[in-house]
Amino acid sequence: MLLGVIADDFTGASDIANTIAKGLPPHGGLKTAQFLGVPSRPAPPEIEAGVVALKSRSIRVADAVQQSLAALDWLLSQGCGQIVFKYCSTFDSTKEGNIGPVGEALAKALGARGVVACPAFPGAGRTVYMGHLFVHDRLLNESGMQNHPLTPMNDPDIRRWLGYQTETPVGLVPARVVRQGEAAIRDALAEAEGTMVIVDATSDEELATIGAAIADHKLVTGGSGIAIGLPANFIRRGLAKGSRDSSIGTTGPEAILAGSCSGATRGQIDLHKASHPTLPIDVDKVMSGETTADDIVKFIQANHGKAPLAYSSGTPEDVRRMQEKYGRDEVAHKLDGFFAETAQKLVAAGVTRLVVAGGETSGAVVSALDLGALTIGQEIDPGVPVLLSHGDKPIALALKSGNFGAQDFFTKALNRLTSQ
Ligand SMILES: Nc1ncnc2c1ncn2[C@@H]1O[C@H](COP(=O)(O)OP(=O)(O)OP(=O)(O)O)[C@@H](O)[C@H]1O
Ligand SMILES: O=C(O)[C@@H](O)C(=O)CO
Repeated sequence: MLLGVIADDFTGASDIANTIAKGLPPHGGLKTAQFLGVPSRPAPPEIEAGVVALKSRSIRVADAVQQSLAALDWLLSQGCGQIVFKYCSTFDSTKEGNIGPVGEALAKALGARGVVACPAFPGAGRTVYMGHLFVHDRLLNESGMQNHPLTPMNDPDIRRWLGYQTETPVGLVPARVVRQGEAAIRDALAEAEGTMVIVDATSDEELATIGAAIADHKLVTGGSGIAIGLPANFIRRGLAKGSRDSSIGTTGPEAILAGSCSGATRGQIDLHKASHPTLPIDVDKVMSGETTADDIVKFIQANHGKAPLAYSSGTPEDVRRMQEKYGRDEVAHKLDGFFAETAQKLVAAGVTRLVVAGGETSGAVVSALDLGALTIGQEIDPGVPVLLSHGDKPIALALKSGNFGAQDFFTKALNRLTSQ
């Protein structure tokens, strides 16, 4: 493998796997696989880029650092010469971490400094200007992310926010320098003080230029957008051939599970509800044990062929109420376990096409399914590809980040998961 990625959640992993597999014209992307956790075996020899999906975004700092370093060791042992640390395009983190401590630990292990930190993903409306993060036309702290259940984002100045998390000062390469081109970016990064450097980016073109400027950087960090220009570096140098299998999928019973409480997911649920069977999951009843995974499986089985959706997703007020009543981590832990058990039972009952909304929720589901490496197929909506497991009974998956996807995402995803 040439390019290795350490992703701090599972939907984020498929987001960046999609970007790397797609690449940019005329070069295209790299042959990419997504691994669920740190693999215990070598990667298949034809794989050019490997994405290790961790669930390290909202865990203790020390655990996130330790898991990320283990992923780094495996990727280096597979021959990767460049490593990307992928975090959320909305910079999901607390004042303690985990972006800063993981970024600095990886940099130390690789002997890297002047490391790019750029969460921009213009295709999904995330841009960085003067070190401030925008979601479409709103600053991060007015975008809805201030209500996130686990990592409420109340400061749009990500240079300052990252500074709370790091031991060394955080630099900035402003838009003015980025627009001067490759050489100016390279020089600014080389001269930057400290380990991590926020780099402004407001378009895919700028990200492609930044990608070319950091071709020789051992460590890169950011959202999926920071990888836009990376495949071309390997293909241009004759190190990779590229290609993406755009026709993968499978047939069979389907299910949609949503644990994301984002505005985008709630809008998608509302549209889906209008013409499909949907089951709201009562969080109180999950906490008390009155609602079980079997209840969800029964509902899904009774509605096969009709795109059934079960969701816990609630409004910010609903989430606040549950967190005040039971504690934030208790609710998250219980719901993660509930979705994981539901998914296991669904697959055991024959489900082969599964759509999951929410990064934490997807992480819980996919870890429980123990699927091994996943092949990356066509893009469903920006940042969300078709994923296919290997083996006798392949499972096709769409793992949707909370804020991603068009309103009709759920039906579109089930159609794309179907083999052509
Ligand atoms: N009704 C609810 N009340 C309280 N917490 C909830 C409720 N429904 C889901 N949750 C919790 O909210 C969190 C949602 O996180 P998740 O990462 O799945 O979605 P997201 O944050 O929208 O997606 P992403 O991380 O991809 O942006 C999970 O920890 C889940 O357990
Ligand atoms: O970068 C993003 O926004 C997503 O890939 C993600 O990580 C959300 O969980």
